[in-house]
Amino acid sequence: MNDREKRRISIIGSGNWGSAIARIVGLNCRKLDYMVDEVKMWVFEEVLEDGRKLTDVINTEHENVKYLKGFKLPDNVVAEPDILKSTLNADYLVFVMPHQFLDRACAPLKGNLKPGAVGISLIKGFDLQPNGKVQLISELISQMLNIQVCCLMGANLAHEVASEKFCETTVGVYTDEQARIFKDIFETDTFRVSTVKDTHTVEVCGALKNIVACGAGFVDGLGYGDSTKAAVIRLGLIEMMRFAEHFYPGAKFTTFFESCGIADLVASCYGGRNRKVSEAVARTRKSMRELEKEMLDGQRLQGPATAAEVNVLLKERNLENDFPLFTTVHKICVAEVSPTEMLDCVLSHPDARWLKSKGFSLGVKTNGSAVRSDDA
Ligand SMILES: NC(=O)C1=CN([C@@H]2O[C@H](COP(=O)(O)OP(=O)(O)OC[C@H]3O[C@@H](n4cnc5c(N)ncnc54)[C@H](O)[C@@H]3O)[C@@H](O)[C@H]2O)C=CC1
Ligand SMILES: O=C(CO)COP(=O)(O)O
Repeated sequence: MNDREKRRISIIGSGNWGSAIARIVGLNCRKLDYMVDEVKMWVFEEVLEDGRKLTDVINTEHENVKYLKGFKLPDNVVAEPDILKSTLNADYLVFVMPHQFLDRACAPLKGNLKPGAVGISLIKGFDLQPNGKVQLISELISQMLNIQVCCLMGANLAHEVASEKFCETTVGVYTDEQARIFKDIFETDTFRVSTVKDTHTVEVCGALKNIVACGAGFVDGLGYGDSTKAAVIRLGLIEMMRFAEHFYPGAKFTTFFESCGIADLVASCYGGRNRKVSEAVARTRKSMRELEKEMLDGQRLQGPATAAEVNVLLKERNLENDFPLFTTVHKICVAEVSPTEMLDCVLSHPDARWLKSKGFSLGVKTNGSAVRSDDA
């Protein structure tokens, strides 16, 4: 195959996760005979403390020294500050940036993509339009750029993926062809890709788990133990499932047991940035934004913004009381209530009613009798 017949992929974003995934995509594109070796990566240009441009540093040292220090990028990954140049002739577009910036950053791409291009979003969060409409990030990209958009979400802490510690991930697709291509492009021996045709649920899981991770951080910061955090995780998972059922009818129960569901929730509630900064909020009572700036050196949290977006939706439908954990996390993030409210929320959470109404059993039933006294 000559280069003109081969397909091209571009990465739009170059933060902590963007850089970790660029390593994988770069290495895989070199091996795949139907892909062009070169992978352009759009970089939001910035000047480092020593006066050098980040794109120059990436293209000479092959390392994103600001957002993924200590990990070399393959030299076929080329940093490009012009978003139009970075996506020229791309057949596949990987969207990976904090969701707060997406709208503005991608505006120049409108009407300027290769016909038939397919996107894949690695972005966790929702989009809140000025008119109050809340939508999935893949829907925003799809409407803005008129392309089909898949998603990749999972228990994938960027530094662990970059360190080649084993991870699983879930790719939500619409077609068998997309499943095959994205598995080729993203899978490695230490990064296992599963594909499902339940794209919206995959994305909803990825967005919502960041709210729960903030809740986990608050109870950590209040000095509670792993068992309390496990309660937050359990209740959070139930709210995630109820949210998907309510707002995305047809969501498959099994998708919550893919990496994008329970696994990402657990990984984030133990190892993620949302948890870490939220813990500091509960300990110091400084604001979320202040601590984000102090602790993350330009990396951005998605949990507080997602909690605010979800709250708009819940308020509008008068559902705040049905999602007490999401609601409490939002109120703590905006300093409307104290982090101590997190524990009150856990203590008074009405979760079991919903599980029972679905016919799910919390205990193992043998010979028709329940092992849990409240499971009658
Ligand atoms: N970091 C992680 O471990 C993981 C992150 N994700 C998700 O991936 C998405 C991207 O996260 P990261 O790559 O970690 O980003 P990040 O948290 O490292 O954010 C920094 C990035 O934002 C860019 N940026 C700053 N100001 C900007 C502006 N005005 N316009 C456009 N870009 C700007 C910076 O240039 C940098 O590339 C998020 O939705 C996150 O939830 C998903 C899995 C793992
Ligand atoms: O999404 C993540 C892991 O899959 C990373 O979570 P944080 O943004 O909280 O670090």
